[in-house]
Amino acid sequence: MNTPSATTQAFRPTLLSAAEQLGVALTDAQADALLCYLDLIQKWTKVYNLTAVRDPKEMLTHHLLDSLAAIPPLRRALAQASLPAGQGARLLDVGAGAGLPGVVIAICCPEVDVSCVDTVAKKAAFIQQVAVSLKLPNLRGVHARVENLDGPFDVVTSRAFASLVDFTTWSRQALGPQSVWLAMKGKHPAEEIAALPASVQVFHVEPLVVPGLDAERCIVWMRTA
Ligand SMILES: C[S@@+](CC[C@H](N)C(=O)[O-])C[C@H]1O[C@@H](n2cnc3c(N)ncnc32)[C@H](O)[C@@H]1O
Repeated sequence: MNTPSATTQAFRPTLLSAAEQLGVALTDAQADALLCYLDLIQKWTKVYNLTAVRDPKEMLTHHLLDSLAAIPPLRRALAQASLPAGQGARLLDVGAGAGLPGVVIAICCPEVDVSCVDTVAKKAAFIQQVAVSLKLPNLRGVHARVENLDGPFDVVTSRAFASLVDFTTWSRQALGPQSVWLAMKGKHPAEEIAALPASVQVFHVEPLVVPGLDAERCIVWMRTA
C-alpha cells in the first residue's frame, strides 16, 4: 500500500481540487500514488539531483499539477486514435528526467503502457524504482538516447526537453504511421513551429490552464506529414 508522508498528505486537498478543475477523476489509490511519487522525488533528488525544484509545494504545482493538466488532452487524443481493438496504447516520454509527465500519465492512465527514456542512467533507474515502489506494471525507465530507440509508440511526449525541431528529428523513428507527438511547452512557441521542416505537421496548439500556476502553458500536437 502506498502511504504518503505527512508533508505530501497535506497537499491532498490542493491535488484533489486541481484534479477536479482539470476534469481528471482520481481514485484514492491514484491520489496516494501521486503524493508518494512526490515523496520519492524529494527523497531521491538529494542523492540523484533529479530536479532543480526542491520546495515540495513548488514541486506540486510546477511538476505534478503541470503534468496532470496534460491528462485530459491525452485521453481525448487516445480516444480518437484508431488503435487495434484490445491493444493498450504505447507512450514514450522523451527526456523524462524525474518522470514528468511520464510517471503522472502511468499513474492516471493504467491502460497506457509508458516508457520513460533518459540518457542519464540514474534518472532511468529512478523511474524503475518508482515503478516498483508504486506497483505500476505499465511504467518502465529506459536508459538510452531517444535517437537509438525504435517504436512504434502511439504517442511520443516531451516536457522541458528540446526545441520542437530536435524533439521531432531525434524521435521520428519511434513513431508509427498514425502516431502523434505531444510537446508540452510554455507560451505558444511560434518561432520553434516556424523552424519545423515540412515533414512535420502541427495540427493543434492547445492552451493549458494549470491550477495554481500563473504561467502560460500549451501542448503542441504534431504528426508526420
Ligand atoms: C530539462 S530535463 C526535463 C525533464 C522532465 N521532462 C521535466 O519536465 O522535468 C531534460 C532531460 O532530457 C534528457 N536528455 C537529453 N538529451 C536526451 C536524448 N537525446 N535522449 C534522451 N534523453 C535526453 C536529459 O538527461 C534530461 O534529464
